[in-house]
Amino acid sequence: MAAAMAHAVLHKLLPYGGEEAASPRGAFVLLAVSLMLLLIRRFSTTSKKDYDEKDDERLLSRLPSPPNKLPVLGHMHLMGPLPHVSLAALAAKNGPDLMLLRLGSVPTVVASSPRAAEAILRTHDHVFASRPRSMVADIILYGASDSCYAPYGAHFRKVRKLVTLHLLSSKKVQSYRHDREEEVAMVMEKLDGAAAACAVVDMSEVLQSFTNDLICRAVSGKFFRDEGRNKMFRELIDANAALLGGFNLEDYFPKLARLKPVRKIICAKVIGINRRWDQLLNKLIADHVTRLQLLQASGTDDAEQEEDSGFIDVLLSLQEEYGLTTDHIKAIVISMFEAGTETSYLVLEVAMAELMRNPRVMAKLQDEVRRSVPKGRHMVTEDDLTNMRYLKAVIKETLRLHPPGPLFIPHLSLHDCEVIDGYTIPSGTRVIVNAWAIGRLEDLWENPDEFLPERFLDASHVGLKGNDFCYFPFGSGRRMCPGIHAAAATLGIMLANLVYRFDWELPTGMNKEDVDMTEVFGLTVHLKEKLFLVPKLV
Ligand code: HEM
Repeated sequence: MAAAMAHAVLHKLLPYGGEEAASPRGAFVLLAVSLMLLLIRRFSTTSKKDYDEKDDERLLSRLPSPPNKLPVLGHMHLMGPLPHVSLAALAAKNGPDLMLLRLGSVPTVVASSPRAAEAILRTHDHVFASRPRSMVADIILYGASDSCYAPYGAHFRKVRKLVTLHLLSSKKVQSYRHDREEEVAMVMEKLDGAAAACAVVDMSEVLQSFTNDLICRAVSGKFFRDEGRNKMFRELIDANAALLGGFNLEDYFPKLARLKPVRKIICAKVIGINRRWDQLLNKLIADHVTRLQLLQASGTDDAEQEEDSGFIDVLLSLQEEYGLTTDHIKAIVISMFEAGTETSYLVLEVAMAELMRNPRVMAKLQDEVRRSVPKGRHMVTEDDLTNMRYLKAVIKETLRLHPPGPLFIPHLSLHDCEVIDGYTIPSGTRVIVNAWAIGRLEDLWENPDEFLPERFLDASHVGLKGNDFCYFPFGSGRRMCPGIHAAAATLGIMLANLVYRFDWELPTGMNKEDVDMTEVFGLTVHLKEKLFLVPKLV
């Protein structure tokens, strides 16, 4: 098993797969695995001279922890392909509130209950508001100077303020309302064509393009729409997700990853991706500066300028006030792309999959949406959504069962902190909140594995805003998702229109039981198989 894990490491580092064990390449892999294990052992068993480290170890060793820890790998061999599921099962047996895992040489504390999550994200939020340092994020996000991966401190607070006040506030999200409606209308038009031709539609593709186009428009404004560039952004977002969410040696064996030759291998690919982002964003920012200058020279007033302004214009206009470098602007834009595209697309895709598996829920939702829209109207508008209680419940239930980031982004403690039951988490510890596990706890949810939106009709106090630690799909506290308003608006308007305009069928020969809900873990969790559906005009 140790060799298997080391092979996984190599699999990430070397440019070929693992099927070739019998070939000369396979022999090389085996040799490399052995060397790797030796190196890993050498660097993970370095004696601890530092007293602080001993103190930390003493505090950590009091936390409940699963048995069967291996030398070097720690508990890594207990992780299956879906870590959030493995962690939930381990927590149920070994630490339902808090549990310590040794992932390689890195101690990681996992919170898997509402009271543990509340301790981390609310009571001691100020202590756990940082992020672990990541070599990949440092390169891709210009020294992790964005708002997702920045360590807690003055720069983070400044960027967070800018993002929440000027890019993603509820007022700003409202101002993009017509853009959203226009983008939805374009998708509906495509689907009209498919419905007329009785064609099978790749919904995964349709929904991913939609969220990608929407975020491109939010970032650079309608004026800069360019299909080719949007596609390039999508490729780069996928590349980032693979790098940030993949198995990264440095997350588990940081000392080893700091070795120059190892570091060089890890960084090579990341630097390549960063260069592509850099070229694309430099050009886009330069275009925006030129356009702004032209508008100013032509005497266009501020209101007119603002009408078609995207995130880049806003960031440029605030550059001086917030003391931002161009690299900071690029980092913020990249994290908006990354955080904004995948999450919303995955939720829409999985919501449609659940609706196809649950025709009763689909019929009830269609009934609500169709009753709420005045007769003869072609599309649902955002005004129509206000009273759609069942639609909101469907979205909440989708996020409970399928949070796109089931383990959130790891937090890091800034000081030693006594959290619950006398357990103290030392400074500098990586902390994971398993929101997926909490969403499926039998003590909290009746029939937790079933898709039952009704449970949220009776519990309308359970919202999206992270006030209740039984349910907090956007997190809570200082690192809570700032995109909550944008996400809620996007999910609502798209889902409502999909079920309003069309009846949906599965491709010939498929039954509802055949909709494959198998997931794949990464930066976000997505369905393994694409979702193909047939739209029928109502
Ligand atoms: C259904 C859609 C979405 C869900 C479920 C979601 C959920 C989350 C969660 C759970 C976190 C991490 C909280 C933590 O680490 O404690 C997060 C962080 C973040 N999200 Fe979202 N998100 C969504 C959409 C968006 C959108 C549309 C944007 C922006 C356009 C966005 C921007 C961010 C940013 C910038 C962070 C990092 C915040 C920080 O570290 O301070 N998210 N999101």
